[in-house]
Amino acid sequence: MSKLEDTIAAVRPLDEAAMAEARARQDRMTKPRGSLGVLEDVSVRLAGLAGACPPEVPEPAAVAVFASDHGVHAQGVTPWPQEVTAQMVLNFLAGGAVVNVFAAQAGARVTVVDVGVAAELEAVPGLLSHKIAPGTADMTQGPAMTRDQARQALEIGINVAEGLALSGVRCLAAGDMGIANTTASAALIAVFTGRDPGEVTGRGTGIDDATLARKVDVIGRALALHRPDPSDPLGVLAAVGGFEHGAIAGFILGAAAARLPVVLDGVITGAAALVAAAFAPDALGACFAGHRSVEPGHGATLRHLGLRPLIDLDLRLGEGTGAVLALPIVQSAARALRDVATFDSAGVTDKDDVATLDA
Ligand SMILES: O=C(O)c1ccc[n+]([C@@H]2O[C@H](COP(=O)([O-])O)[C@@H](O)[C@H]2O)c1
Ligand SMILES: Cc1cc2nc[nH]c2cc1C
Repeated sequence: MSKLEDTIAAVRPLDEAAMAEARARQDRMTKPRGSLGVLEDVSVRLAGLAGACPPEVPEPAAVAVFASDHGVHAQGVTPWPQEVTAQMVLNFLAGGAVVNVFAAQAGARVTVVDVGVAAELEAVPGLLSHKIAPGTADMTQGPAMTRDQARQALEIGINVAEGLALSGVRCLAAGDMGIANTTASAALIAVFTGRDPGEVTGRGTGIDDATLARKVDVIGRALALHRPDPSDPLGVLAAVGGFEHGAIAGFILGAAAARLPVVLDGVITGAAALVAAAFAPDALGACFAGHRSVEPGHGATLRHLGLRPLIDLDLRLGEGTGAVLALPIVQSAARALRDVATFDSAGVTDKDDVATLDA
């Protein structure tokens, strides 16, 4: 079997016994039952992923930013020139982007991966160079990539997740950089959620009404040309995806196979999670939605996947910024499950142990 098939086969459901133990422990912690809300669910899923209660606190963390360019840029779907992708890669490596600053605050490492940036970046120190091609092809003219390239992208992402796990990282976060990639994201989302392009296409970096109408039309034409079959995720990725979508989908599969949590970012990582879930639905057990992006396709994606965003701050940047902001929430959920005293250990009276007047 290939790396992709091996990894898919290694993705297993969450451990029900550990989750039951975590739910029971949450109910014995010195707080009213349910008062940690969504954090209780996060802690239960972390226990299920680790197969232990309490699980280790997931740290240290690392965010991997997958960068690539898009042939569909030629259709005028974004106001930004393609060279900004490469320029931002250099900015990530110099430590000057928003994701670097948020990662410093969260104590997370930043790894930058070139999976298909159009510009030459071979000799750049610190960059993981895995360029499949200098950008995808224009999805309105033919498939964005070959099936073989789609598989390469997935396997690069799996390898990056495995490498970070081997280096001792215990919590992964996913990020992206790619001018025009909200077009490919909306196309993937339309295919996997079955929604119309008009419902799931947004303004990306910021486009006017005329450009938005063209973007929706471009996606509609690409879908009419390829008629992608959602039960063939490799085919969908090849038809309308980006190299970074494939790599991020692989990164999610690699995290799930290694039973490490992976915190997702905005609409691009959400679209990639749809691809990953189409290969291995149980991979969603490892996924935590860091935030909800302003992009309409992202809300639709999270609802489709059944993932609840941990923060909702009108972000629409990408780079992994929303994922990194959510890292302390995921880590705090695990730490609370491990370190908060129980009613018994702290000698605090539980309301259920109080004798009632008529008892
Ligand atoms: O994460 C998001 O939800 C998000 C929403 C809008 C834009 N972006 C970022 O903006 C770039 C793509 O925007 P666009 O308009 O060129 O398709 C790409 O680098 C993304 O990381 C990201
Ligand atoms: C400047 C800039 C920074 C970004 N970071 C992620 N996507 C981006 C798009 C642009 C245009």
